[in-house]
Amino acid sequence: MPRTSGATGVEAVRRSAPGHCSSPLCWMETAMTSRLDELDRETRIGGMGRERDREVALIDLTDFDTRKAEIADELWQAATGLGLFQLTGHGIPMARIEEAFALSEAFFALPEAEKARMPLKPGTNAGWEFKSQVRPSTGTPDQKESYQITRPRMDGLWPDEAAIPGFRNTMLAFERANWDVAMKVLSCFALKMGLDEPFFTGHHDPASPEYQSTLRLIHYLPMTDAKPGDFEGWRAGAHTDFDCLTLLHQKTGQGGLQVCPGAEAEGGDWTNVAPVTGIITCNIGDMLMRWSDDRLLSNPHRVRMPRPDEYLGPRYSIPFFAQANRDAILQGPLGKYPPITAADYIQNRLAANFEALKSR
Ligand SMILES: O=C(O)CCC(=O)C(=O)O
Ligand SMILES: [Fe+2]
Repeated sequence: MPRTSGATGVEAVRRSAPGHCSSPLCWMETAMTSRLDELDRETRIGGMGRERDREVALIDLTDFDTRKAEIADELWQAATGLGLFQLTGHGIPMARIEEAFALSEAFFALPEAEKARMPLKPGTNAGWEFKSQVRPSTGTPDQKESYQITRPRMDGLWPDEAAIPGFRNTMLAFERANWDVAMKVLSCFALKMGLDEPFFTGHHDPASPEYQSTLRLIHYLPMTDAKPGDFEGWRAGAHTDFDCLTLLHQKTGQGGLQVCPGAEAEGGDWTNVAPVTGIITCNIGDMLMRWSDDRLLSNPHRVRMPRPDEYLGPRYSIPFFAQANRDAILQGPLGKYPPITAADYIQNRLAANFEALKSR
């Protein structure tokens, strides 16, 4: 399996840019230190916009091995359009999803002092944070708390087994189950892009110390005793994801997720994405958009606040972010973007979102 990608892409860019440093490291440094296009885009998509119905594709993965070509066509069509689609027949049993949600609720119900023993440290994507994510689009903190599980970085960051029996093992198994589904979907994209089918799987190798995919538990705060001003702002401000592919578990009745095609997001029409327990909502992330030379679309999405006449309780969601291993070099065959390692790419994006944590 390939350990790094884009070597030919690096060569192509070096050759096409006379006068620049010829070392790939030098090129990557340039990409790392110059401001990412994605960050500029995020600063322009924070407006309220309007709502508009669009079809969200529902794709059935049943009999994946025998139906792969047909499924790959459906995935490709959705991923090059709205950039967001939903999956059934993905093989994660409903009971496992409900169990993960129950344990997530138990985690967030722990006393604050307990959770504070497992803090998200800047740049690590592991641990607990409370209202510290400020999206470049809005400049205001998301109204949520979250706990990130990035397997190689969890030392000291698990709750006591006695406090939530089974939490650690269940979450690790759930993370792996999501990885399996993500790799199936990514193998279809590899097929359509003319790459080896296991190309992306090799770059998300869980056995590598460079692994950096993340399972995130999210608790959006309930609107208890809310005053009119509390309905302003965002549960999660508009953004694109940093990863290759996101698999999002939502709960029936706990809505608010909206997506907008990238080209329209700067004043745009946002589409509600139905929350149904058991159906996985997927979106393309910026890493894969780069890796596909912008063919697969990482589109802006957000979670709006409830309106006063809607369900005002908490919202729980669980995204799994398939983030290429740290040593992967992100660059598509056309070399549309300069090469950058997945480690530098994620660091750059985390720094822009969790500035507040640095000063604590
Ligand atoms: O909670 C949701 O529905 C979306 C979360 C999300 O977009 C994210 O964490 O990147
Ligand atoms: Fe997201």
